[in-house]
Amino acid sequence: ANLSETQAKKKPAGKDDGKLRFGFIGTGSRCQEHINNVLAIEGNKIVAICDIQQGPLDSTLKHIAKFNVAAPKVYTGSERAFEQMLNNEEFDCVIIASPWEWHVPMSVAAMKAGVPYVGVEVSAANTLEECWDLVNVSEATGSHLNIMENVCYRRDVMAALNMTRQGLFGELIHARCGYEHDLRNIKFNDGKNYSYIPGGELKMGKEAFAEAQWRTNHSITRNGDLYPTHGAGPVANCLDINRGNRFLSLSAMATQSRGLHKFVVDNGGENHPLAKLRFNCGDIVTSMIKCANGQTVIVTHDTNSPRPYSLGFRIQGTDGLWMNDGDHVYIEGKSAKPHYWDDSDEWFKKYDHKLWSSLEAKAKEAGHGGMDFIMMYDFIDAIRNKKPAPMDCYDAAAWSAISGLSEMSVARGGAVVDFPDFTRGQWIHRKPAFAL
Ligand SMILES: NC(=O)c1ccc[n+]([C@@H]2O[C@H](COP(=O)([O-])OP(=O)(O)OC[C@H]3O[C@@H](n4cnc5c(N)ncnc54)[C@H](O)[C@@H]3O)[C@@H](O)[C@H]2O)c1
Repeated sequence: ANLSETQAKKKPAGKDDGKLRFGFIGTGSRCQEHINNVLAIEGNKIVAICDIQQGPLDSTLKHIAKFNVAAPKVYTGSERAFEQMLNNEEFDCVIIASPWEWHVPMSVAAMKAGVPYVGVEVSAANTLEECWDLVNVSEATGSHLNIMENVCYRRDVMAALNMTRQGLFGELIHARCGYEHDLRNIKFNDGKNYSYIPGGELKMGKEAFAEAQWRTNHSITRNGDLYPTHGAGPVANCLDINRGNRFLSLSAMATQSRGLHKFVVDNGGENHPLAKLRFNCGDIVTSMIKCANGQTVIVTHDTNSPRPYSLGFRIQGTDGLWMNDGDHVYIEGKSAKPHYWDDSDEWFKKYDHKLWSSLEAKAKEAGHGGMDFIMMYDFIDAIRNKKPAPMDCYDAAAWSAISGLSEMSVARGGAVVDFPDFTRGQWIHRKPAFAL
């Protein structure tokens, strides 16, 4: 059945009041942030939500009630309850904020059920097969798949994109990025609190709470860059990946795995049951990517060691560069003094992206630095005006593929692996479109 036939078979979602109808699958803390922004923007309503655990459902219902809007229908009871929700209800958009292993099955089911816009949290996919599933199903159904990569909307990142597009850095030659975030106290907790409280019980898996239930397990079974898109998305936008340029090949290496075991022993003692676990994922995984237009990109994954947070951006061209760590910008001939850094703030104020200068007040109200609001605003603008998703299935696939490819390369000692061309040659003709 084609898209309109599938939609026509469905029960209508109540009186048509002109509001966009949203559904949510996975109702943890990330979902609640999305709900804040969906309801902060006029003209939206939440039709249904789905989760397998009563705790997150109750807390999300309570959260929605604070906005004085009708309570959504709740789907629960099995791991596949989302299929019932997708078959019974009519949506303009479904947002998926579930554990990584569920992103693709849920996105595929939503697209096949005829949902015209599907937003999926990051990383969108774990394996190359899953990346292809997103592309193939989006192409076959005509549903727009939007990867919800909020860092693409960070204010400094958007200013740097603006500077790139205006040619301040010259021709880009190199970029760096990553996810350098000490997550040890998120990967373990006491089953009640989101973060580990020193001296408290140390749990992971079913007995733990929120991300510790599922995220930690990926570090046991896999060895690669588990979470590449916060870095790769913004860099890909600067490099016009899938739109005149593409990722060609990748080589990755991983360090030994120490941080998670040490955290268990430091907090639970050598005899703690979790101290017997063997973690497979290297503490620091470094991938180098070669682009069709010549550039190299270094992507770092570093989440098991003590360190302050950074996404480590560096966007470098023939005329200058932005370096996120230290908040540095240097542009030859334009910076205050040759060979000395300028403060990036001075440049970013001048090259502030128009989405930020026009939405600043509303974004600030919404909290979380505002980038989540700007992302939702841009996505909803696309849905309302029936435009392509701001970050589409090809973006989702190319950015997320770093996970699967880095695993393959690490397993082969850094061997170079080919990057699939998820656009099947269309990258040559496709034009940049993100946040123009
Ligand atoms: N972009 C960002 O800045 C950002 C920040 C946090 C989390 N995330 C991403 O968002 C996603 C969710 O993260 P979170 O922190 O909310 O995690 P969480 O563990 O708090 O929430 C996930 C929810 O999904 C539910 N779930 C699991 N299996 C399900 C199934 N089969 N059907 C329905 N529901 C199911 C769980 O019960 C849980 O309530 C992850 O992919 C994470 O990486 C992104």
